[in-house]
Amino acid sequence: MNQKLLFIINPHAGKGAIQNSALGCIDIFVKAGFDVTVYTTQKPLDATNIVIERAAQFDRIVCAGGDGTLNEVVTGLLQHTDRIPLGYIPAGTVNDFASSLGIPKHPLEAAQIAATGVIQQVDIGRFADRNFCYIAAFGAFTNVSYTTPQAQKNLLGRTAYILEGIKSLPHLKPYHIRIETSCGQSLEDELIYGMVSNATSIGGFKELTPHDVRMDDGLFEVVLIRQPKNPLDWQTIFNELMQSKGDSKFLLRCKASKLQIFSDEEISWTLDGEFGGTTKKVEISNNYRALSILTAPKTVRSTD
Ligand SMILES: Nc1ncnc2c1ncn2[C@@H]1O[C@H](COP(=O)(O)OP(=O)(O)OP(=O)(O)O)[C@@H](O)[C@H]1O
Repeated sequence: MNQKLLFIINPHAGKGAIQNSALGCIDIFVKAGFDVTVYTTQKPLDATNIVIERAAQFDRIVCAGGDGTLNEVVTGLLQHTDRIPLGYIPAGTVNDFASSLGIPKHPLEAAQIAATGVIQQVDIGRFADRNFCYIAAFGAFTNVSYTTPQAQKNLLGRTAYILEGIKSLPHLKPYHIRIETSCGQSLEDELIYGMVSNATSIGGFKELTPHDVRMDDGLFEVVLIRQPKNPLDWQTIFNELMQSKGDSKFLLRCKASKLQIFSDEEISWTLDGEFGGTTKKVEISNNYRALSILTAPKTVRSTD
C-alpha cells in the first residue's frame, strides 16, 4: 500500500511562487510512491490546527511556505508523540531554516528531497509555551520581519527587510537585561539586541553565527549586542559581527541549552520572524532532536 503524504501549502507566502510549482511538487510525490492529500492554508494558525487534527493519519507531512508556516507546522507536529517526518519546501522571503539545512530554494528540488531525502533529527527551541525552529530574538531590527508589509516583501524580497531595518535605526533603544544560562553563566548589561538561534543563516546572512553551529547538539548559539555610544560604534559592531568569533567590545557570544532572560520592562520578541509577544521574563530551552526533517544526505552537521 502507498504511503500517505499531507502537502500543506501557504499560497500567500513569499512571492506566491509556489502557486506555479505546486503541481510539479505533487507529481514528484506521486512518482515517489505517495498518495497525496493537499491542504492550502486559509488563515493564520491553520497549519498548526490541520497538523494537530490530521497528521496522525499520514506517513509524511510536507509544507510549502515561509518560516512562519514552517513554525506553525512544527508546533502541530510536536503535539504528536510519534515523530512524523517533515519535508519542507521553502517558499518565503528569506528561508533561513532551509538554507541552514541545505534545502534548495528551487521548489522542485526541495520537493525531491522532501520525497526521497534522508531523515535527520534537529533541535527545536521552546520559548515559554511556544516553539521556534531557528531563532528567538529581541531588540534592534527584530520587528523588521513581521512589520515589513507582505506586499513589499513580495515585491522586493530581502531588500524590503534591509530598507525597513534602516528605517528603524533612529528608534533603537537599549534594554537593561539579566541573563542566566544553564552553563552557570550570568550577565547583566544594557543590550540593544539578543538572539538565541539554531541556524547557520540569520536574515539571509551566514556571518552572524559561529562557524561551528550544530543543529542537533542540544545547544543554542547566543549572540548579544551591547549598546553603542556613538555612530562610530556601529562600524565596530558591524566588523565584530562579520568576524563570527568570540566576545569583543560590543558582542557577547556563548552556547547554552537553557537560558532565563529578565528585563526591567516588557520587551518584544520575534520567533522565526513572526511576532512572539512581549514579556519581562522568559525561559528558553532546547528541545533536543525534537524534529525529524528530510534533508539531502550529509547536510546537517551532526555531532554523531
Ligand atoms: N490564507 C492565508 N491568509 C493569510 N495569512 C496566512 C494564510 N495562510 C497562512 N497565513 C499566515 O501567513 C504567515 C506568514 O507566512 P510565512 O512566514 O510562511 O510567509 P512569508 O512571511 O512570506 O515568509 P518569511 O516569513 O519566510 O519571509 C504565517 O505565519 C501564517 O500564519
